[in-house]
Amino acid sequence: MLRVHDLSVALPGRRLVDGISFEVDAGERVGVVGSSGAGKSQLVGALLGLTPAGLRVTGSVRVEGTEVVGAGPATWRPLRGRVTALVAQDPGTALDPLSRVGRQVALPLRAQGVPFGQARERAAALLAEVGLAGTDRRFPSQLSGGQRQRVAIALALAGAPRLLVADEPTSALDPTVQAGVLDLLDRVTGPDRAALLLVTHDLAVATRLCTRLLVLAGGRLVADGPVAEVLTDPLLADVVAASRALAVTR
Ligand SMILES: Nc1ncnc2c1ncn2[C@@H]1O[C@H](COP(=O)(O)OP(=O)(O)OP(=O)(O)O)[C@@H](O)[C@H]1O
Repeated sequence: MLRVHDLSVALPGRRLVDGISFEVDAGERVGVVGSSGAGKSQLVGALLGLTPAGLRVTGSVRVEGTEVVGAGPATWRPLRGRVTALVAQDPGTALDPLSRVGRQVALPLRAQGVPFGQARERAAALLAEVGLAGTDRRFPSQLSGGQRQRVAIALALAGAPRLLVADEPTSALDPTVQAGVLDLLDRVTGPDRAALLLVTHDLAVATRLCTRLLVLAGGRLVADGPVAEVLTDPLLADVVAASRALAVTR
């Protein structure tokens, strides 16, 4: 469902992502790991058409067959939310502080033409699915950080996307609520559900949810394989150790 070929993201004179190629199948759960500055966030930005101005993206990214490198809003409109959806590190970036969460989760459904009443019912059901039954009339400020991340996941799921991209979805959360959010991602992704591309500096998180790991170092893809193989590859010991060390210091 996702085909990435020779993808680069560059500043004049410097490549932040350097010639990366990989594929993600429907329902597959793939972790993207690597130390700080390895290029993980830039990779996600390029996959989702969110690269900041001033950086140049080259190569190819096909989302269910549609080329999105260089694509404009008309190409992204039918894809964003319905085929791809992003769960960011900080749920604050996804949520409007001035709008009740039920209304926010209903909005993408309304945008797809779902009638008001049905959209609100579906939003309430989505909130229940993420463990927040009965919270639809609350504002984000009336929820905890973990609950806000659950709302952000409900929002991402509203369009029934086939690829969920999660960029450090638990690293802004208290360790006590991280496990619950990971359980939730475990429930809503996988075979017969959405595929998951999970960016994390935390190998324990990646190995818990993913069957395959992509390892980035210096903007390059240095490994792509089943979790057990990648973690035991002696040639990757340094990058894996760097990722582990980072997880401990954060
Ligand atoms: N907008 C930008 N302009 C210029 N350089 C950037 C920009 N964003 C990131 N970089 C640089 O690109 C490289 C890759 O950054 P990126 O944020 O993708 O790393 P990362 O693997 O996500 O790191 P972290 O785990 O710390 O978030 C880094 O050297 C970073 O300094």
